[in-house]
Amino acid sequence: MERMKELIGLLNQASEAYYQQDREIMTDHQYDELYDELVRLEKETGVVMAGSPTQRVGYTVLSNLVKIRHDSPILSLDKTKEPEKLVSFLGDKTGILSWKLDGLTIVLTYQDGVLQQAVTRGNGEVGEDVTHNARVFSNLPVRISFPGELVLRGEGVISYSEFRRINEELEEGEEYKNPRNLCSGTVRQLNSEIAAKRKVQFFAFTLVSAEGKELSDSKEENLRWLESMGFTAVERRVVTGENVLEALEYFRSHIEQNDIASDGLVLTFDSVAYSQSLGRTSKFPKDSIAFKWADEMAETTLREIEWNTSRTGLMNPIAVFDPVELEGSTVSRASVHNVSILEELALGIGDTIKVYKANMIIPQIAENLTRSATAEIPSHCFVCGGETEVRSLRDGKALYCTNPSCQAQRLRMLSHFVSRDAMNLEGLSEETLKKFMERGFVKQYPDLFRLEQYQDEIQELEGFGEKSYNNLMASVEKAKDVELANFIYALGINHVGLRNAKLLCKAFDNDLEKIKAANTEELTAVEGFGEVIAHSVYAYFRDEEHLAFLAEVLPYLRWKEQEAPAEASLSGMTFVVTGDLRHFENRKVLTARIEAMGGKVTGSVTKKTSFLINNDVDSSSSKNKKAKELGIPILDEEEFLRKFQIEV
Ligand SMILES: NC(=O)c1ccc[n+]([C@@H]2O[C@H](COP(=O)([O-])OP(=O)(O)OC[C@H]3O[C@@H](n4cnc5c(N)ncnc54)[C@H](O)[C@@H]3O)[C@@H](O)[C@H]2O)c1
Ligand SMILES: [Zn+2]
Repeated sequence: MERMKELIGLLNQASEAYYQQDREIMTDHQYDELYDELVRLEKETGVVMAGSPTQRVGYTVLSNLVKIRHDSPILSLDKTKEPEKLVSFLGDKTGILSWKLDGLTIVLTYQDGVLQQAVTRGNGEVGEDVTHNARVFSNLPVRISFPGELVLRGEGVISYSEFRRINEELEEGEEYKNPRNLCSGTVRQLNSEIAAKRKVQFFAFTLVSAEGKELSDSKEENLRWLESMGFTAVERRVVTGENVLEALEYFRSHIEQNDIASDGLVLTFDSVAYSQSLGRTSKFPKDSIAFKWADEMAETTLREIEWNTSRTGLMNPIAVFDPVELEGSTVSRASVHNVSILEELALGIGDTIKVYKANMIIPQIAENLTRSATAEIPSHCFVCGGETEVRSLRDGKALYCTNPSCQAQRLRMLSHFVSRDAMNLEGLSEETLKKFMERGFVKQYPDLFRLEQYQDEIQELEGFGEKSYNNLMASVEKAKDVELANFIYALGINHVGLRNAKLLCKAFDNDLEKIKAANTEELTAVEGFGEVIAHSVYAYFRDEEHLAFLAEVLPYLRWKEQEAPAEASLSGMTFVVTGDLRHFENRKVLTARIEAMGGKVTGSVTKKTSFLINNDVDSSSSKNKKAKELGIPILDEEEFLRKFQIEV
């Protein structure tokens, strides 16, 4: 009983934050575990306390928005993590399997072809009037052809990409943790200006009623009818017991590409009449069930806590751990969000932690099994070395760099990146970069290639008009054609000036992938490199932040061939040499010459061979035969010397 009371207290506190204040004081995973524990105890004891969250939906709404009572309550959904449960749930019936959208549930009423009212779910019985905000949803039809009263339910959502864009523009501490949070915080605003600026989308999942129209008994057909009138309905599959698991796999494999946040799937019977005949429990309708992904957990060791200083000076802790496989990909980092969560988890380097991907996407620490609590809060910022300070924010304690010129370091980095011997991006003076950084247009290298999203804002900047904007875009375009050596220099790797960058490129065939993959031994072997430089290059390409922005920048770039000095004119070509030589002392000497000019020499003729050098062009040697078969040109020594203007 004690534990039950404790759980009810904890869960209600979490729900209040979650539903009323758009905040989260625990992860969904933690919430669901505590909730399941409470359900178990209630079953075991046969006692259900007043105020138990198992007995009601959501949380009482408290806001300045107008309250509206729903005609029929909007319930929660019973949940399962067992794929087999979906098969048995369906039996021999047909169902619809769709994304369980993770946003804000809204009921829309249209009358005379126009949107008349939009109400949130609230506590299921009473919701809030958000009509003013729904009018600016990006994909809702403003006018529909159906004249009678039309009622439909769906989810208001903000996409991941829009979520990232909006967060970047928010002030310190005001950022939202996830798209659900953001959507709820946006749609529940009194003033619709904010919703108008943020792209909120609405996905319909239930047609409730359409005055005077004979509705189909098939929910799928009703959704199609809504689509034909201009509504967007949730992505779904019509399923039977036979293929529901296949459909489940389809959704599982598409989560990562889906820009809309989901927290599972929903399975419902297709027949309206059958659904209605089933009725409901106090909390759940019996015609539907939610499928939650079983969070795949992995145990690993915490190796490091990185503190990344953001534009605002906020330092975000990121846990770095031994790589583990989760839901088909390798994971080695997870955000810890803030100092409070770091302390709650009692983290320390070397601790054994359990990690999972929330909603199959975002890596998170579920639990710390060893709880050493030895992680230190850094006293200095890693960007500028300035002193740090812990401040209290809405979501808990957060660490800040107190140095107001912290971002000066980043500014220097970006200035170097665009400089002449680097990316040679003209028209971006330090002054301009600074303005761009202050306004959040540019944080990291990749942002320089997507400035066009701020076209309007940039043109409005003092001293910037349409013309300078166009010039800037032209320079950005030009800068995308770059030699690998200049790009490597631009990265600002310690000890790697332009000269060393060129040596690197030469040693690794101008191939960035090879440079990235090189170990310290191979790097130390580069002409002119010592251990210090080798280690610096090695470490640079092992840093996940670096790899992340490299992956973002590279698609923008087009490698320019190195403007080859005359003696490197064989670069990219592969030769095979056979038979006796007349002009060169022996094959070894010729090989060395070809390699000195940037070419490669191999032992056997393959598709990749560019030329076979053989003085006896007509011989029936196996190399000759092979070259003829593959259509590879055979040159004698003289032809070779003439063709490449080589003097012995
Ligand atoms: N982190 C926290 O502190 C905290 C607190 C409270 C609740 N929660 C989370 O919220 C969950 C409980 O949420 P709930 O009871 O609000 O809702 P639920 O998870 O029971 O979901 C039911 C709702 O999903 C919506 N929905 C979305 N897509 C749908 C679709 N395709 N078809 C039909 N319906 C669809 C419907 O509006 C329905 O009302 C918990 O499992 C927990 O994960 C977290
Ligand atoms: Zn700093």
